[in-house]
Amino acid sequence: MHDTPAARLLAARAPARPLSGKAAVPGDKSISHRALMFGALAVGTTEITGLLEGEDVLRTAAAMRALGATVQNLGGGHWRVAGRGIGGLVEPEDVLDMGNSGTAARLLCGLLAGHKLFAVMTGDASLRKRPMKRVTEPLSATGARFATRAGGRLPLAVEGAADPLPLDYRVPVPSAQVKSACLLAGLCARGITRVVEPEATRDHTENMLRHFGATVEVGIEGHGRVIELTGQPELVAAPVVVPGDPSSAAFPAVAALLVPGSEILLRGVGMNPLRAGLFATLAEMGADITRLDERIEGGEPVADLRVKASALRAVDVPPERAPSMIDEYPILAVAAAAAAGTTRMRGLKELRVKESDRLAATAALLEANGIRFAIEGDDLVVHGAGGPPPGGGTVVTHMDHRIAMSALVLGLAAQRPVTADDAAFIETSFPGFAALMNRLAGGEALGAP
Ligand SMILES: O=C(O)C1=C[C@@H](OP(=O)(O)O)[C@@H](O)[C@H](O)C1
Ligand SMILES: C=C(OP(=O)(O)O)C(=O)O
Repeated sequence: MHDTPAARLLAARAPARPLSGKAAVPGDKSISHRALMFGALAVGTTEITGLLEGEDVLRTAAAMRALGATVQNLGGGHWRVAGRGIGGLVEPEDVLDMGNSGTAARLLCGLLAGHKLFAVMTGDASLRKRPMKRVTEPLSATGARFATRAGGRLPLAVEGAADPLPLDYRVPVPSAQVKSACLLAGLCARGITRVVEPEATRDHTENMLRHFGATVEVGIEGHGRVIELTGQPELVAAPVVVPGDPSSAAFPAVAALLVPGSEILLRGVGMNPLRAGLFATLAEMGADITRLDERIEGGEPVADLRVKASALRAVDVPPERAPSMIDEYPILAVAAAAAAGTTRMRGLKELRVKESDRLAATAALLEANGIRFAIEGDDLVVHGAGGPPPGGGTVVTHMDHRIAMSALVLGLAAQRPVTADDAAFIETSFPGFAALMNRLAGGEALGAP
């Protein structure tokens, strides 16, 4: 249990030459979790290609096995899942350990709520701090019973509903995880499950529901969506092609923007508009990023991104853009640190409940590296250097992969090397990150301090 990887110090320094070359980033994490879950709920055999083989997704694979699905790793990102049909999951014999993954834990709560079984779920020290009430509370209206540690934290126990009721729920925070948990429970319920989100969040669950044969109606309501799912469909196995993760592509992309003379090509990056907020923001900052060969793959828009080093200028990022780039603020803060002028990122409240308090962790990253900033309410304000930021700091990553990768990208662009106190958690979302960055840098830019 909690086999937390040993902490690993990793440092980055400005590479001897510009970043260049072509690379594919790992598969999309959100889509990978969902592909395994839908595969387990479908009748038949689902073939998945391009699955992210990061720690978070491997936890979902293990949980689906524990719930009775047959999950095979055929190598090279090709996985096969033989599903059990909706309502067909079996009681797990042991505790489900979701590691570092909020998505795995929260979506699984939805699945478990709709199945008549008993299960206990836990996670690592980071996940055990994160709020689960945001899912256990709405899911309790299905008839499922949850018991959690104080403050609605993991570990939790759930007794799923024998005959789950459909939910009619207005999600109070912009969260694709809460929306998805409600929809997954709705698969097992009779009648229409209705979820209203005041701000549109990533729609991979809705897309995949349709792809596997469920009936989903989506209406627009202001900035938000009204989603209606017809319960107890027969989900039929369907192949899933997982695109490259835009949230992972963000790191080499910002590195190439900031290291003078760089030009790289990132192949097959998912460009779902509800995920691409960072790229819209970087364009406003003057980034030279071109979308090449735009296409649809596996039902998701995909493009190759050509990224050239650019002199960035500060930007004001509106709060309504936050859901489409929620995981990208730490790396945007790094870009802002090198931009000319003062960047304001508005409405970042949800960053406080990620793998770390990402608002505080990003502020500490800036502080340790001589970058001027302020936190004003839920806004982060970064005073850019208009060139290479000072650097020279050691960043405390707090078990947060995105803080670690942001620190290392800063090191590639800064005047002095930057160290991440623990790069082990990068494995949750971006296996091979250091090797890929070193290949683009043409040498040991990332290595032991
Ligand atoms: O649904 C998903 O796959 C995700 C939703 C987001 O979380 P919230 O729903 O908590 O905003 C995001 O931060 C996370 O990395 C993945
Ligand atoms: C917030 C993230 O993931 P999760 O919520 O699944 O832990 C992330 O990957 O940045």
